[in-house]
Amino acid sequence: MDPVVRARGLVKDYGRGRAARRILDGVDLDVAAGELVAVVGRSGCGKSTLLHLLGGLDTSDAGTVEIAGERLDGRRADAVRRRRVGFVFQAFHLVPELTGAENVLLAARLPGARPGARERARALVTRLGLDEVAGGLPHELSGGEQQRLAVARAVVNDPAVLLADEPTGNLDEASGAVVLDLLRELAGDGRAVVVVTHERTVTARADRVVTLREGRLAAA
Ligand SMILES: Nc1ncnc2c1ncn2[C@@H]1O[C@H](COP(=O)(O)OP(=O)(O)OP(=O)(O)O)[C@@H](O)[C@H]1O
Repeated sequence: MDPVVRARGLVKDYGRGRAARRILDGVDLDVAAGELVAVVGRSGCGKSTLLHLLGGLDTSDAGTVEIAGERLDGRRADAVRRRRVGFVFQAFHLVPELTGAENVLLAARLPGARPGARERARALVTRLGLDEVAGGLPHELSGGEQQRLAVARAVVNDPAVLLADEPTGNLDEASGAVVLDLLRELAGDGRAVVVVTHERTVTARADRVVTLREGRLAAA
């Protein structure tokens, strides 16, 4: 089966001239539907940079990313990203003025939202056990509740790919386990899930662990 995420020869440089640093130096990665891949590596090695390239939040200096067979560059990049990719960040990034439920619904209102997104948003809030708290503002919710809402928001449009950057990094063990269960479940639904992490509890539950070292990926 063709991979959902297919990255080839990704190169990323930061800075110019003498200050230029090559962070990614030819990264290849395939992630299949249903697979949860953990990306590890020392601090500053470029894990977040890689995740941003895989999700089209940043552009590479060379190489290509395909999501479900569509190139993630050029004119259609935004449309492909909105339709195909969900993102979860360590710091949740919920909109502080909106309630939890409104944050999840927000993604259902953006241009390119998939049919049924509103219903999916409501169903996700219930499935995640958040009905009681979803009326609160983010600052009134626990970290674990906020992150579950952030994951719900990321999958409201039923993306083929879910990218998570240290999603359990700000959570205690119990809340982290709930979020990890959720990511596993979402991979089980046939998504490709890529998680950047430092945590053994996460790598232990990944289907595959890859290490980023000196700008390249290797099997851990
Ligand atoms: N916009 C930018 N401009 C210049 N340098 C950057 C930029 N973003 C990241 N870097 C540098 O690129 C390197 C890789 O950063 P990145 O955030 O991808 O690493 P990371 O592996 O995710 O780190 P950590 O595990 O600490 O979060 C770091 O040295 C960082 O300082």
